[in-house]
This record gives sequence, structure tokens and C-alpha cells, in this order.
Amino acid sequence: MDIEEGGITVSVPEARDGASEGTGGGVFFNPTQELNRDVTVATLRAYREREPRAASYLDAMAASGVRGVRAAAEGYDITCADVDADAVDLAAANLDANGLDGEAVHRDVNALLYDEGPFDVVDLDPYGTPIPFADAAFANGRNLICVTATDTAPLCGAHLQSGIRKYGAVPRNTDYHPEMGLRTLVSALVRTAARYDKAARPILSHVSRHYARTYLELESGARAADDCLEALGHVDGCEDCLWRSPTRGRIADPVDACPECGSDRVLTAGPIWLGPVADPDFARAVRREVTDDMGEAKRARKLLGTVAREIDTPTHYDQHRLYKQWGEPAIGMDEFVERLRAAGHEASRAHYRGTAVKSTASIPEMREAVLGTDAD
Ligand SMILES: C[S@@+](CC[C@H](N)C(=O)[O-])C[C@H]1O[C@@H](n2cnc3c(N)ncnc32)[C@H](O)[C@@H]1O
Repeated sequence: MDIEEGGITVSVPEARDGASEGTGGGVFFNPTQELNRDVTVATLRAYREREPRAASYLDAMAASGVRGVRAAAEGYDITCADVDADAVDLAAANLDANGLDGEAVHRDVNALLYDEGPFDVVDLDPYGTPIPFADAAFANGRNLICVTATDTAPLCGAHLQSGIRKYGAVPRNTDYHPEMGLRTLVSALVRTAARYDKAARPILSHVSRHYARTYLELESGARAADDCLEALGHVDGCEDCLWRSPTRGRIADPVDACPECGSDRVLTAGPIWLGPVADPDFARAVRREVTDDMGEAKRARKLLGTVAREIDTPTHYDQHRLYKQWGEPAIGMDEFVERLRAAGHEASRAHYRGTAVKSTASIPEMREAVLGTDAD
């Protein structure tokens, strides 16, 4: 069937249960990833202003080619790659049908990157973890690496051993799992880039539905890579009172007991990325590039606006859980954030959950700020 997305028309297989599967069910297409693709296109537009030399775009896992076709329509010099021959034929036909130039190649993207790289922008959009493709992408990417990861259970510590194996980090299953997942992913990608003497800094990231997406800008040089690694660290967190303590530095020095409530239920996660996951100015620039021909324009603008305003903390608190702990009825989120700010604390909402609040205040400070009474 034909679908319209962001001003282009592409032929895609019939979707079953939201997404068509690559194996046995034809070429993969997931209509619910339109938000991801709309944000990608807006990012490619904004990135051109930031780095005018960026011209080539590798849609490394093209499937129907919808992402690459949309990038071609933006003027990028695109290559669509896939190991599925049907996908390559479909991507080529979709480029053709839209009158756009570009290549569709039947290649394993790891081999392609080493044989044909470098590419200015490399977009990894695999099934599950991107890690099998990360070395080739960072070794052969020049400016921007865009990465989707859908294996949220390993990333956020719900499947601990799998997370440790794939990401070379200890992710913990905390109640701030969107941050945990995203920062475990970025940690692994930053360490991968460092192997090639490159700094990889996230300039935009979001956690939406069941995936994390991050855009990492590259800077070549051993010193830049070293500086970037300084933003890795670990977080100690108490499962009982929700106390959390992020510490930068590569060597974890975990605590045995919570300094706030004395509980020994303290979990240490790391190395995770403790630096910024987005550049607020770039997020605003991307937001300005969202256009009304995008099917998810409304959600994309809301998401990017919240990302731009989000404060830079590696954890968040769930407002309902805080009020439960305090034994008080919850107030509205905007009012909650306002009261924290009025008391002099940095505070914001988070883009991934309506009840998530980010703040530099400790829990006793938050309680004081919003209830006007200190913790017992
Ligand atoms: C999730 S789909 C990509 C969806 C697509 N980017 C979109 O926006 O609709 C993953 C694709 O990766 C392809 N793939 C898996 N391993 C690959 C490899 N080593 N090299 C190139 N493509 C690969 C699969 O055949 C599948 O088409």
C-alpha cells in the first residue's frame, strides 16, 4: 500500500499489529515510528545549519527506505542499505517513485561502512540493540551518528545480564528507567567512539514509547575523546527513600548504606553518561524545523519543547511516588514544578512521562518547597 509521510509517498507492506516484520512477513515498516522519523527530518534540517558541510547520509537499515527517501527530499546525498534484498528493491523503487536521486544497496552495513565510508551522517535503526553496528558507524562516521535502540529492558536494567553483556555497564532497574536506559546507551556509544579517538556528544535525545533515540555529534581527536569520557560516572540510589547521588569519574566507589535513611537497599549503576543528553539551543532549532506536513508535528513540537526546557539531571522523580511517600494528595505537575522553582531550586518536567519531575533539590528540600514542612 502507499502511504504519505512528510510530503513524500512511499510504498510499504501492509502493517500487522502496528508493524510488519522483516522475516517471513515482507519488508519491515512500523507506522508508529513516524514521530521518530519526523524528528529525524527536523534534525537533519537543523543540522545543516550547524554543520553546512554535512552532505552524505547513510540510512544504514533502510527497510522500505522511508527514512532515506525523506532525507533525500531534504537534499542529502543518500545511501539506503539493507541485508534484505526485497527491502533494497523497495527502497530503490520508492526513491524512483519520488523522483529522487540516491543509492539503494544490498549490503551488510558493517562491511559497507568500512568499504565505502566515511559518511557524514550515519543513521542506525536496527531491530533491538544498535551495538553490533556501533564500531563500524563511529569508525566511519564523520559528523553525526543517529541511533535508535528498542531493547529497553536490557538498557534500563530489567534484563540485567543482557544489559551488562551488550552495553559493558551495569544498568539498574530503578523508577527512573527512561534516564537509566538512555544514559546506558549513550555511555556505550561514547566509549565506542573513544576507541577511534573521537568524542561523541549527544546534541538531542528522546525516549518515546518503547525506544530511545539519540543524535551524537562527533569531534575527532584523542583529547576530545578523553574529555568526553570524563562525563561518565555512576549513580548510587536508595530503593527505599529514593535518595540518589550521581558521581562523575570512571571508577565507581559505591556506598553500602543510604546516607539519608540508613537502608542497605542501595543500587549502584554505571558507567552511565552523566553529561547533557541534549543541547537546548539545538533542540529549539530542531523544533523550529518541524513543519505542518509532518503527521506527528504536534507531538514532535511538544516533545522538542519539553526536551529544550529539561534540566540536565541524570535521574528524575515520579511525583506520585513522592506524594505517596509523604502521605499527601498530589498537586498538579505545573504547580509542583513552580513551587520548586519559587524555592530557588532548578526544576522541570521530563519529556517521557507526565508525572516525571527533574530537580537538583534533594527529597527533603522538595518536600519543604512544596509542602512547606521539612521531612521528619
Ligand atoms: C527496524 S528495521 C528499519 C526500519 C527503517 N529504518 C524505518 O525507518 O522504517 C531494521 C532493518 O535492518 C535490516 N538489517 C538488519 N541487519 C542488517 C545489517 N547487518 N546490515 C544492513 N541492514 C540490516 C533489516 O533487514 C531491517 O530491514
